[in-house]
Amino acid sequence: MKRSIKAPAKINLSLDVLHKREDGYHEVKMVMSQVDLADRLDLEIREDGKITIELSEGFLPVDQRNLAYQAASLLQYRYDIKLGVSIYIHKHIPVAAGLAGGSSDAAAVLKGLNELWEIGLSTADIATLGSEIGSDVSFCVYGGTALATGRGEIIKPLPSPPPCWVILAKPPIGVSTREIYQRMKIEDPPKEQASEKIIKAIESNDYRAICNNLFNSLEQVTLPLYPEVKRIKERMLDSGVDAALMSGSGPTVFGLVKKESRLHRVYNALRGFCDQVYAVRLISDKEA
Ligand SMILES: C[C@](O)(CO)[C@H](O)COP(=O)(O)OP(=O)(O)OC[C@H]1O[C@@H](n2ccc(N)nc2=O)[C@H](O)[C@@H]1O
Ligand SMILES: Nc1ncnc2c1ncn2[C@@H]1O[C@H](COP(=O)(O)OP(=O)(O)OP(=O)(O)O)[C@@H](O)[C@H]1O
Repeated sequence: MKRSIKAPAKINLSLDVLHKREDGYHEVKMVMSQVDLADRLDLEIREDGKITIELSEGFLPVDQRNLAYQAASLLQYRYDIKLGVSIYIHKHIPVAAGLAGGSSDAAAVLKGLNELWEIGLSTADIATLGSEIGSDVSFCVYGGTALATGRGEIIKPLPSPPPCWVILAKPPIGVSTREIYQRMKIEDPPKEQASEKIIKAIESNDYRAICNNLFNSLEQVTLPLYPEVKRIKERMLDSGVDAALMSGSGPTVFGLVKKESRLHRVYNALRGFCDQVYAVRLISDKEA
């Protein structure tokens, strides 16, 4: 039996880092939305109990270090499954980019195998299991748009933001999420939370207010450390996007654009500056 499943990338419309916890993680509050740039995973049941991974491209590990492998292995172990799976990953999301590509692959494997191996878990069960693999996996299990709290694993689904274009630009560097969090200095007292404003803007379907309130605490670490990220953000703002922000721990910067007529100008301005540029849409249940 086979299953083909999409694993979309995410962007952070807000990312408030609240404080550092006893367990070393940071307490966060963030609004995330999926975009229609996605990996595709083909899953096929194996009778021999093995887990194998093949990749369309790139230099990712295909063993226990791959988050898709970890997802299959965790399900197998936790539910005493004797079946195996062959996983083929068509990789389209840039790696270590702040777009949760690996987390989304893991979420897709958990959801796909829950069906193929007939385990019968609810979405909430799958998300809880996913949080053992990484903080972003729970959000990727729910998908759409959501508020994430705790270390990122407590998910409250939100309505879709108003539809718009999203320009993604990734400089040719990878960023370590762990390093960025380690270098984070927490302001005392914390700033007013951007996430609350973004939630309000989404709930009132106010595109302008979303643009005005985009905020990511981790920019204060990544931008000075990697000036190329700062330059891309400046370039994006100059090119005429409605608003721009770094996603996650970076280095990808995204810009929101409402008017399709402006999209080509923005895209071309960035293509002359950086190789990896994508024009995608927010995954939205609202009409364009
Ligand atoms: C930057 C974001 O992508 C924003 O969505 C997430 O907060 C990070 O999610 P992720 O990549 O799934 O993160 P994990 O794989 O769980 O953690 C990687 C490392 O980042 C740090 N980390 C992560 C999440 C968090 N709330 N606090 C942290 O301090 C920890 O040092 C951890 O060892
Ligand atoms: N299937 C996978 N796809 C991408 N990266 C993977 C995968 N499996 C393991 N990894 C490893 O995970 C690390 C982070 O990759 P990923 O692309 O998910 O980063 P990210 O976009 O910064 O994620 P996040 O936004 O959740 O921090 C990389 O170092 C990569 O080697």
